[in-house]
Amino acid sequence: MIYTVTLNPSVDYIVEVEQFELGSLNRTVADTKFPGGKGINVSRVMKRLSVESNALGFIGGFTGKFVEDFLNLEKIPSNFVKVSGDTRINIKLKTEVESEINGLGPNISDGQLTEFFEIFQKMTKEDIVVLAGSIPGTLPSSIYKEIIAVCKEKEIKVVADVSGEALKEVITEKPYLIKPNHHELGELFNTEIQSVEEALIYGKKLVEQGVKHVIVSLAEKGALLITENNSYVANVPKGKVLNSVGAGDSVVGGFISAISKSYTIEEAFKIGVAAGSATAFSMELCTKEKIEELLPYIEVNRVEGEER
Ligand SMILES: Nc1ncnc2c1ncn2[C@@H]1O[C@H](COP(=O)(O)OP(=O)(O)OP(=O)(O)O)[C@@H](O)[C@H]1O
Ligand SMILES: O=P(O)(O)OC[C@@]1(O)O[C@H](CO)[C@@H](O)[C@@H]1O
Repeated sequence: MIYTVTLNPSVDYIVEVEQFELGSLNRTVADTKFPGGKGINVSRVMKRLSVESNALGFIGGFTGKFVEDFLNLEKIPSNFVKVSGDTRINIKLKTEVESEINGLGPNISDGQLTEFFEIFQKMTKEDIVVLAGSIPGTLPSSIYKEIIAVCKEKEIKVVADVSGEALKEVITEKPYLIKPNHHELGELFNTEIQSVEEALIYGKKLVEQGVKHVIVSLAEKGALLITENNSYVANVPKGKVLNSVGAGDSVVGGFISAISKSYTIEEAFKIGVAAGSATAFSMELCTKEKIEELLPYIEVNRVEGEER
């Protein structure tokens, strides 16, 4: 089973406003609500590709119920630990540009954290754990390291889509896959990454440090997959970006889905990139049909002289 861990899920409130004015009453031209949080998005994308997963994390209140009900409707199994506060509401404002306001999230007690760790007891080495998203303020910043320690004991593969300090910590644990975007990769090395060539230099350093697969996404500039033996570059298809929320999560969901169906690493990378762009070009997360429509426009090439 693939388990996705979203420590801080959300209700994503997507609002479209024409000519947004700060300090004025603005009215929406359209608004929608979706369950959110990076791990949950990964689970939802995998479901669309017919790959089962179980969503884990902490939810609470009426917003938590919304998340759980929505996943139930989509037939995505979940095993959330219930907390007393409300799951956060993250605002995704669509005007001429996209802006986001992400909430803090509810308090999580020591008892609830223990309950969460108990879920890992029944996992086995055939399982995969996807850790995705920020750490709520009331949990220790070492939480991802602690989860990985439990997974290591059971030889469970770990995928991590996290950023900042959490990413630094996770890298030392040599996960199976990480997917930083080029800004997050640059942040790790105190530099700014502008191009695929620069991303390759820094992505390789992470593989040298023991990460098995590194996917670096560079939005419209393309994406890279770096493994111990090879590096691959993919272009992304052209299209109108409607909503980039969850595009990165879709890359992870697409890639893991394909790996779990025993596709080659190159094919899995292509499907991941197609899923990312399919989400960027949709108001909601990608559909299988949209992914299939984009696949012929994506080319994956091994980087010249890269066989190591
Ligand atoms: N302008 C674009 N055109 C085509 N595809 C895009 C565009 N922007 C994003 N994508 C797709 O989404 C993927 C992830 O985008 P990005 O590099 O912005 O990652 P991210 O910052 O993790 O995403 P997000 O935080 O928006 O979920 C890209 O690899 C690509 O497939
Ligand atoms: O605050 P975090 O955990 O870093 O990010 C949460 C979030 O912005 O990420 C997802 C998109 O990737 C959204 O569904 C969600 O609102």
